[in-house]
Amino acid sequence: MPVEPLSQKEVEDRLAELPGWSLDGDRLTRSYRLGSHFAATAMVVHIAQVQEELNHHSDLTLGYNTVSLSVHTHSAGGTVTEKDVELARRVEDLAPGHGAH
Ligand SMILES: C[C@H](O)[C@H](O)[C@H]1CNC2=NC(N)=NC(=O)C2=N1
Repeated sequence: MPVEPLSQKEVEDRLAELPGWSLDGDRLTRSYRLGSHFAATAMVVHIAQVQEELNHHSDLTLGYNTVSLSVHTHSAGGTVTEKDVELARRVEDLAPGHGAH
């Protein structure tokens, strides 16, 4: 998986296919709302499993019934790369199973 920084256009193109995700500074970000604190906590654990599998980690924030992610690629100088996009896609895939939106 290339760890070259994506161009502004490339980031915009990928965000077009990642509903709810946005670029905040140099990070991809998304917040999810869930039905309870336990549901949000369970989603955090699931995301952590995926992040370990990918060896790619976001800043994860657990709220009362929210899960927020903020991610960029440290080894690419804190820029957005395909690794960040892959993580975002994987989280989008698992979110519905947690009732997250
Ligand atoms: C040694 C380990 O493979 C690296 O530190 C991994 C871990 N998780 C990571 N996560 C993110 N977001 N960026 C990285 O460059 C990164 N590198």
